[in-house]
Amino acid sequence: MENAKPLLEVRRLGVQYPVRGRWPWSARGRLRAVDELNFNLRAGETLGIVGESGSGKSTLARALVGMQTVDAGAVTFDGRNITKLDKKSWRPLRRDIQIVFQDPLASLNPRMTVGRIVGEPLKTLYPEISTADREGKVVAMLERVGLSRLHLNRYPHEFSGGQCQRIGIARALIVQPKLLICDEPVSALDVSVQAQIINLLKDLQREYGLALIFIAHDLAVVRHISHRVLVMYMGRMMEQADREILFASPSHPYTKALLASAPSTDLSPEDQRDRQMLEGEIPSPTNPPPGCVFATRCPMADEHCSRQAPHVRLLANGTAAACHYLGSA
Ligand SMILES: Nc1ncnc2c1ncn2[C@@H]1O[C@H](COP(=O)(O)OP(=O)(O)OP(=O)(O)O)[C@@H](O)[C@H]1O
Repeated sequence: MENAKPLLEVRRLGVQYPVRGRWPWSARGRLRAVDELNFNLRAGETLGIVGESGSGKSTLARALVGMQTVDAGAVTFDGRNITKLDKKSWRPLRRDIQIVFQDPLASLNPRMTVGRIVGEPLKTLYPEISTADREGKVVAMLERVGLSRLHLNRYPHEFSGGQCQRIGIARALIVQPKLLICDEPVSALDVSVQAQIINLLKDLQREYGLALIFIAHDLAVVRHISHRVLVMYMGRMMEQADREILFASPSHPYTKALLASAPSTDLSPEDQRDRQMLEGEIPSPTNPPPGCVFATRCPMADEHCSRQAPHVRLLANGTAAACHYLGSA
């Protein structure tokens, strides 16, 4: 896996929203929801994406599946530039890139039976498959996610949240995509159900060799499923590291504070002692700080940080981090 060419390459990605309205607004009336973001993803790999609310995680997810216009940078999938495709060109790509959303019930059409919901992507994207074969595949997929043919003719409202998310996963995976993007797939579910869905996703990933982007604000969940983790703040990448390294010895002051603020993560004894909780408010995204975007809340920040945005640097342990006070490898 180490030497394989990335399935997904994201380079200097930028997504902006127009901001209408009142003072204060940024110079061009644009909110930079995702800014200068870089990462790679390989087949079979899971990249967890974490960050506080408003850090740009969902915007990134939507941009990667063509639901949000990209303003800058490039997205390459399987060697093909997919940055600015129109709707029609996106269609065949839906065989390869699928998304699962946060609210399981809301993301399923209430007027369709489960059989139709799960079969629909196959019908649209693989019209050559016969009705009988399609039905067979739908039943097999339902069984794979822990449901059965007895559920085929039922409607979404007849299911629990966890079951609805299983249906959402079945609908996404029935076309056998290469990349699955999960945007907060378990945050609406009870904790016990969360674990079942996470384990299901891990099993399916192994089975199908899926690349997974897993977005969540719950660090314990991300820790459980990810190989690598990307930490975002105000649209920017703060740190990107292997899962073990990130949770055992985070580098960026933002990551340290994020971990220290999370009740469910177990830090090393030294890090427990130095616990530096996240304090202060996130600055207005329409009027971000001029230098490092984290400077206004960072315990290490000085004048330089407030003036100049740091570049992302590669550290000796392989972590990439954007902080003036973290050295190069
Ligand atoms: N349609 C939109 N129009 C204008 N601004 C938006 C829009 N959608 C999101 N934003 C803003 O873009 C920024 C990033 O939002 P986004 O939802 O991507 O963050 P997030 O990390 O997914 O947050 P959450 O965890 O709360 O879902 C936020 O400042 C948000 O207010």
